[in-house]
Amino acid sequence: MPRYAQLVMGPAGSGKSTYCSTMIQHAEGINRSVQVVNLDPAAEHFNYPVMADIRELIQVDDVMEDDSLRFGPNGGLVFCMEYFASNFDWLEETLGHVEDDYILFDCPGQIELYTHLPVMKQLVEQLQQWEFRVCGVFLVDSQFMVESFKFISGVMAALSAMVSLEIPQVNIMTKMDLLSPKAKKEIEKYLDPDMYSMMGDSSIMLRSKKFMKLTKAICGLIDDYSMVRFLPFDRTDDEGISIVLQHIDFSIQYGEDLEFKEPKELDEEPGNQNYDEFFQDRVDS
Ligand SMILES: Nc1nc2c(ncn2[C@@H]2O[C@H](COP(=O)(O)OP(=O)(O)OP(=O)(O)O)[C@@H](O)[C@H]2O)c(=O)[nH]1
Ligand SMILES: [Mg+2]
Repeated sequence: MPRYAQLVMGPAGSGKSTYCSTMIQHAEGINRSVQVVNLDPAAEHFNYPVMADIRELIQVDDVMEDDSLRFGPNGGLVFCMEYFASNFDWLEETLGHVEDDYILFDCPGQIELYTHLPVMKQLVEQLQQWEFRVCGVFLVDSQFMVESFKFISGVMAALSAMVSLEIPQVNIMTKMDLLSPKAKKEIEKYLDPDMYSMMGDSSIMLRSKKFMKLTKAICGLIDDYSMVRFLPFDRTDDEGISIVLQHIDFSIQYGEDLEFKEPKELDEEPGNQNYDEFFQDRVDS
Protein backbone atom coordinates (compact mmCIF):
# COMPACT_ATOMS: atom_id res chain seq x y z
CA MET A 1 0.00 0.00 0.00
CA PRO A 2 1.37 3.43 -0.85
CA ARG A 3 1.79 6.25 1.62
CA TYR A 4 1.05 9.88 0.86
CA ALA A 5 2.93 13.10 1.49
CA GLN A 6 2.58 16.79 0.84
CA LEU A 7 5.77 18.82 0.83
CA VAL A 8 4.57 22.24 1.93
CA MET A 9 7.03 24.77 0.49
CA GLY A 10 7.23 28.47 -0.24
CA PRO A 11 9.03 31.68 0.66
CA ALA A 12 9.36 32.88 4.26
CA GLY A 13 6.05 33.92 5.78
CA SER A 14 3.98 32.68 2.83
CA GLY A 15 1.71 30.77 5.22
CA LYS A 16 3.12 27.21 5.23
CA SER A 17 2.58 26.51 8.92
CA THR A 18 -0.86 28.11 8.83
CA TYR A 19 -1.72 25.98 5.78
CA CYS A 20 -0.69 22.84 7.70
CA SER A 21 -2.79 23.67 10.74
CA THR A 22 -5.78 24.62 8.55
CA MET A 23 -5.46 21.34 6.63
CA ILE A 24 -5.26 19.34 9.85
CA GLN A 25 -8.46 20.93 11.13
CA HIS A 26 -10.18 20.37 7.82
CA ALA A 27 -9.09 16.72 7.76
CA GLU A 28 -10.41 16.20 11.28
CA GLY A 29 -13.73 17.63 10.16
CA ILE A 30 -14.03 15.07 7.37
CA ASN A 31 -12.74 12.17 9.47
CA ARG A 32 -9.43 11.77 7.76
CA SER A 33 -6.19 11.06 9.49
CA VAL A 34 -3.50 13.55 8.45
CA GLN A 35 -0.35 14.29 10.40
CA VAL A 36 2.32 16.99 10.28
CA VAL A 37 6.09 16.74 10.45
CA ASN A 38 7.95 19.95 11.23
CA LEU A 39 11.02 20.26 9.02
CA ASP A 40 11.89 23.82 10.03
CA PRO A 41 14.83 23.71 12.44
CA ALA A 42 14.22 27.37 13.31
CA ALA A 43 10.51 27.02 14.12
CA GLU A 44 9.53 28.32 17.53
CA HIS A 45 5.91 27.38 17.94
CA PHE A 46 3.18 25.79 15.91
CA ASN A 47 -0.51 25.54 16.49
CA TYR A 48 -0.86 21.95 15.40
CA PRO A 49 0.28 18.71 16.96
CA VAL A 50 3.48 17.38 15.35
CA MET A 51 4.21 13.71 14.86
CA ALA A 52 7.90 14.48 14.33
CA ASP A 53 10.03 17.57 14.76
CA ILE A 54 13.41 18.12 13.09
CA ARG A 55 14.48 20.10 16.16
CA GLU A 56 14.81 16.82 18.00
CA LEU A 57 17.61 16.08 15.53
CA ILE A 58 19.18 19.51 15.18
CA GLN A 59 18.41 23.14 16.07
CA VAL A 60 19.53 26.30 14.31
CA ASP A 61 20.41 28.01 17.60
CA ASP A 62 22.86 25.26 18.51
CA VAL A 63 24.52 25.52 15.11
CA MET A 64 24.81 29.31 15.38
CA GLU A 65 26.26 29.12 18.87
CA ASP A 66 28.84 26.57 17.85
CA ASP A 67 32.24 28.31 17.87
CA SER A 68 33.73 26.12 15.21
CA LEU A 69 30.87 26.72 12.75
CA ARG A 70 30.00 30.39 13.35
CA PHE A 71 26.99 30.44 11.02
CA GLY A 72 24.37 33.18 10.79
CA PRO A 73 20.65 32.27 10.66
CA ASN A 74 20.55 31.41 6.94
CA GLY A 75 23.84 29.53 6.75
CA GLY A 76 22.82 27.79 9.97
CA LEU A 77 19.58 26.64 8.42
CA VAL A 78 21.30 25.31 5.32
CA PHE A 79 23.76 23.45 7.56
CA CYS A 80 20.84 21.93 9.53
CA MET A 81 19.10 20.79 6.37
CA GLU A 82 22.27 19.20 5.02
CA TYR A 83 22.75 17.46 8.36
CA PHE A 84 19.16 16.27 8.10
CA ALA A 85 19.81 14.93 4.58
CA SER A 86 22.67 12.81 5.86
CA ASN A 87 20.54 11.48 8.74
CA PHE A 88 17.35 10.34 7.05
CA ASP A 89 17.37 7.25 9.26
CA TRP A 90 16.17 9.57 12.05
CA LEU A 91 13.09 10.39 9.96
CA GLU A 92 12.55 6.75 9.05
CA GLU A 93 12.60 5.76 12.69
CA THR A 94 10.26 8.56 13.71
CA LEU A 95 7.75 7.93 10.92
CA GLY A 96 7.72 4.18 11.39
CA HIS A 97 5.93 2.30 8.67
CA VAL A 98 2.22 2.85 8.70
CA GLU A 99 0.43 1.88 5.51
CA ASP A 100 -1.82 4.53 4.07
CA ASP A 101 -0.49 7.33 6.27
CA TYR A 102 -0.88 10.87 4.99
CA ILE A 103 1.75 13.33 6.11
CA LEU A 104 2.28 17.06 5.60
CA PHE A 105 5.90 18.20 5.77
CA ASP A 106 6.08 21.80 6.95
CA CYS A 107 9.30 23.02 5.31
CA PRO A 108 11.49 26.04 6.07
CA GLY A 109 11.07 29.30 4.12
CA GLN A 110 14.58 29.74 2.68
CA ILE A 111 13.93 29.96 -1.01
CA GLU A 112 17.35 28.58 -1.98
CA LEU A 113 16.18 25.19 -0.68
CA TYR A 114 13.74 25.03 -3.58
CA THR A 115 15.84 26.57 -6.31
CA HIS A 116 19.33 25.14 -6.28
CA LEU A 117 20.21 23.23 -3.10
CA PRO A 118 19.89 19.44 -3.44
CA VAL A 119 18.35 18.76 0.01
CA MET A 120 14.67 18.80 -0.97
CA LYS A 121 15.30 16.62 -3.99
CA GLN A 122 17.15 14.15 -1.77
CA LEU A 123 14.22 14.16 0.65
CA VAL A 124 11.76 13.48 -2.18
CA GLU A 125 13.84 10.56 -3.45
CA GLN A 126 14.11 9.13 0.04
CA LEU A 127 10.36 9.42 0.64
CA GLN A 128 9.69 7.73 -2.68
CA GLN A 129 11.94 4.84 -1.63
CA TRP A 130 9.78 4.52 1.47
CA GLU A 131 6.77 4.18 -0.85
CA PHE A 132 5.45 7.69 -0.39
CA ARG A 133 3.66 9.38 -3.25
CA VAL A 134 4.76 12.97 -2.88
CA CYS A 135 3.02 16.14 -4.02
CA GLY A 136 4.78 19.50 -3.85
CA VAL A 137 2.54 22.25 -2.50
CA PHE A 138 4.09 25.61 -3.30
CA LEU A 139 2.65 28.60 -1.46
CA VAL A 140 2.93 32.23 -2.42
CA ASP A 141 1.42 35.15 -0.57
CA SER A 142 -1.41 36.74 -2.58
CA GLN A 143 -0.52 40.11 -1.03
CA PHE A 144 2.61 40.18 -3.14
CA MET A 145 1.01 38.98 -6.31
CA VAL A 146 -1.32 41.79 -7.22
CA GLU A 147 1.18 43.36 -9.59
CA SER A 148 2.45 41.67 -12.72
CA PHE A 149 6.17 42.02 -12.12
CA LYS A 150 5.89 40.60 -8.60
CA PHE A 151 3.71 37.87 -9.97
CA ILE A 152 6.34 36.88 -12.52
CA SER A 153 8.93 36.49 -9.80
CA GLY A 154 6.52 34.33 -7.74
CA VAL A 155 5.81 32.17 -10.77
CA MET A 156 9.53 31.74 -11.44
CA ALA A 157 10.06 30.52 -7.86
CA ALA A 158 7.20 28.01 -8.19
CA LEU A 159 8.43 26.85 -11.59
CA SER A 160 11.94 26.42 -10.33
CA ALA A 161 10.76 24.15 -7.49
CA MET A 162 8.61 22.22 -9.94
CA VAL A 163 11.45 21.65 -12.38
CA SER A 164 14.03 20.73 -9.76
CA LEU A 165 11.87 18.35 -7.71
CA GLU A 166 10.19 16.52 -10.60
CA ILE A 167 7.04 15.65 -8.67
CA PRO A 168 3.43 16.76 -9.19
CA GLN A 169 3.05 20.25 -7.78
CA VAL A 170 0.03 22.29 -6.77
CA ASN A 171 0.63 26.03 -6.48
CA ILE A 172 -1.41 27.99 -4.01
CA MET A 173 -2.08 31.66 -3.40
CA THR A 174 -2.49 32.13 0.33
CA LYS A 175 -4.09 34.78 2.52
CA MET A 176 -6.92 35.41 0.07
CA ASP A 177 -9.06 36.49 3.04
CA LEU A 178 -6.88 39.60 3.41
CA LEU A 179 -7.59 40.90 -0.09
CA SER A 180 -10.11 43.64 -0.69
CA PRO A 181 -12.97 42.74 -3.06
CA LYS A 182 -11.30 44.89 -5.74
CA ALA A 183 -7.94 43.14 -5.29
CA LYS A 184 -9.70 39.76 -5.33
CA LYS A 185 -11.19 40.60 -8.71
CA GLU A 186 -7.83 41.83 -9.92
CA ILE A 187 -6.05 38.67 -8.82
CA GLU A 188 -8.37 36.36 -10.74
CA LYS A 189 -6.37 36.92 -13.89
CA TYR A 190 -3.27 35.64 -12.12
CA LEU A 191 -4.74 32.32 -11.05
CA ASP A 192 -4.59 30.89 -14.55
CA PRO A 193 -2.29 33.39 -16.17
CA ASP A 194 -1.86 34.24 -19.81
CA MET A 195 1.72 35.46 -19.74
CA TYR A 196 1.66 37.09 -23.18
CA SER A 197 -1.31 39.27 -22.42
CA MET A 198 0.35 40.16 -19.14
CA MET A 199 3.21 41.64 -21.15
CA GLY A 200 0.92 44.51 -22.05
CA ASP A 201 0.37 45.35 -18.40
CA SER A 202 1.43 48.90 -17.59
CA SER A 203 3.27 47.93 -14.41
CA ILE A 204 5.59 45.74 -16.46
CA MET A 205 5.94 48.32 -19.22
CA LEU A 206 7.04 51.03 -16.82
CA ARG A 207 9.72 48.93 -15.24
CA SER A 208 11.02 46.98 -18.12
CA LYS A 209 11.41 49.18 -21.19
CA LYS A 210 15.12 48.52 -21.00
CA PHE A 211 14.65 44.82 -20.38
CA MET A 212 11.69 44.23 -22.67
CA LYS A 213 13.37 41.39 -24.56
CA LEU A 214 14.37 39.64 -21.35
CA THR A 215 10.87 40.00 -19.86
CA LYS A 216 9.41 38.63 -23.09
CA ALA A 217 11.76 35.65 -22.97
CA ILE A 218 10.86 34.93 -19.32
CA CYS A 219 7.12 35.19 -20.04
CA GLY A 220 7.62 32.91 -23.06
CA LEU A 221 9.42 30.35 -20.90
CA ILE A 222 6.64 30.33 -18.31
CA ASP A 223 4.05 30.05 -21.04
CA ASP A 224 5.89 27.18 -22.73
CA TYR A 225 5.72 25.14 -19.57
CA SER A 226 2.06 26.10 -19.29
CA MET A 227 2.04 24.31 -15.98
CA VAL A 228 1.95 27.18 -13.58
CA ARG A 229 -1.48 28.00 -12.30
CA PHE A 230 -2.62 28.83 -8.82
CA LEU A 231 -5.43 27.76 -6.57
CA PRO A 232 -6.75 30.37 -4.15
CA PHE A 233 -6.49 29.48 -0.48
CA ASP A 234 -8.69 31.24 2.05
CA ARG A 235 -8.33 29.65 5.45
CA THR A 236 -11.85 30.75 6.37
CA ASP A 237 -13.46 29.06 3.36
CA ASP A 238 -14.04 25.37 3.96
CA GLU A 239 -15.25 24.68 0.43
CA GLY A 240 -12.14 26.27 -1.08
CA ILE A 241 -9.91 24.20 1.21
CA SER A 242 -11.75 21.09 0.10
CA ILE A 243 -11.08 21.94 -3.57
CA VAL A 244 -7.36 22.41 -2.86
CA LEU A 245 -7.23 19.05 -1.08
CA GLN A 246 -9.04 17.36 -3.97
CA HIS A 247 -6.46 18.66 -6.45
CA ILE A 248 -3.61 17.39 -4.30
CA ASP A 249 -5.26 14.02 -3.65
CA PHE A 250 -5.85 13.63 -7.36
CA SER A 251 -2.21 14.34 -8.18
CA ILE A 252 -1.01 11.56 -5.84
CA GLN A 253 -3.95 9.28 -6.55
CA TYR A 254 -5.01 9.26 -2.93
CA GLY A 255 -7.98 7.03 -2.43
CA GLU A 256 -7.54 4.91 -5.53
CA ASP A 257 -6.30 2.01 -3.46
CA LEU A 258 -8.84 2.67 -0.75
CA GLU A 259 -11.75 1.85 -2.96
CA PHE A 260 -14.67 -0.16 -1.78
CA LYS A 261 -13.93 -3.37 0.02
CA GLU A 262 -15.94 -6.31 -1.24
CA PRO A 263 -18.04 -8.35 1.14
CA LYS A 264 -16.31 -11.51 2.35
CA GLU A 265 -18.46 -13.81 0.26
CA LEU A 266 -17.32 -12.13 -2.93
CA ASP A 267 -13.64 -12.82 -2.28
CA GLU A 268 -14.18 -16.32 -3.53
CA GLU A 269 -14.35 -17.42 -7.14
CA PRO A 270 -17.24 -15.96 -9.10
CA GLY A 271 -19.67 -18.65 -10.00
CA ASN A 272 -19.44 -20.29 -6.62
CA GLN A 273 -22.53 -20.84 -4.58
CA ASN A 274 -22.04 -18.00 -2.06
CA TYR A 275 -21.60 -15.49 -4.83
CA ASP A 276 -24.80 -16.55 -6.54
CA GLU A 277 -26.67 -16.58 -3.26
CA PHE A 278 -25.47 -13.11 -2.44
CA PHE A 279 -26.92 -11.67 -5.62
CA GLN A 280 -30.00 -13.84 -5.42
CA ASP A 281 -30.70 -12.32 -1.96
CA ARG A 282 -30.34 -8.85 -3.41
CA VAL A 283 -32.73 -9.58 -6.28
CA ASP A 284 -35.23 -11.05 -3.85
CA SER A 285 -35.12 -8.17 -1.40
N1 LIG B 1 -5.19 36.41 7.40
C1 LIG B 1 -4.39 35.41 7.11
N2 LIG B 1 -3.18 35.36 7.67
C2 LIG B 1 -2.38 34.35 7.38
C3 LIG B 1 -2.77 33.31 6.49
N3 LIG B 1 -1.75 32.43 6.39
C4 LIG B 1 -0.77 32.89 7.18
N4 LIG B 1 -1.14 34.04 7.78
C5 LIG B 1 -0.32 34.85 8.71
O1 LIG B 1 0.94 35.09 8.10
C6 LIG B 1 2.00 34.97 9.03
C7 LIG B 1 2.99 33.93 8.59
O2 LIG B 1 2.34 32.69 8.53
P1 LIG B 1 3.08 31.31 8.76
O3 LIG B 1 2.06 30.26 8.58
O4 LIG B 1 3.90 31.32 9.99
O5 LIG B 1 4.07 31.34 7.51
P2 LIG B 1 5.27 30.35 7.18
O6 LIG B 1 5.34 30.23 5.69
O7 LIG B 1 5.12 29.08 7.95
O8 LIG B 1 6.52 31.17 7.71
P3 LIG B 1 8.01 30.65 7.91
O9 LIG B 1 7.92 29.26 8.47
O10 LIG B 1 8.61 31.64 8.84
O11 LIG B 1 8.65 30.68 6.56
C8 LIG B 1 1.33 34.63 10.37
O12 LIG B 1 1.17 35.82 11.10
C9 LIG B 1 -0.02 34.06 9.97
O13 LIG B 1 -1.01 34.29 10.95
C10 LIG B 1 -4.07 33.37 5.89
O14 LIG B 1 -4.51 32.54 5.09
N5 LIG B 1 -4.83 34.46 6.24
MG1 LIG C 1 6.45 28.03 9.27
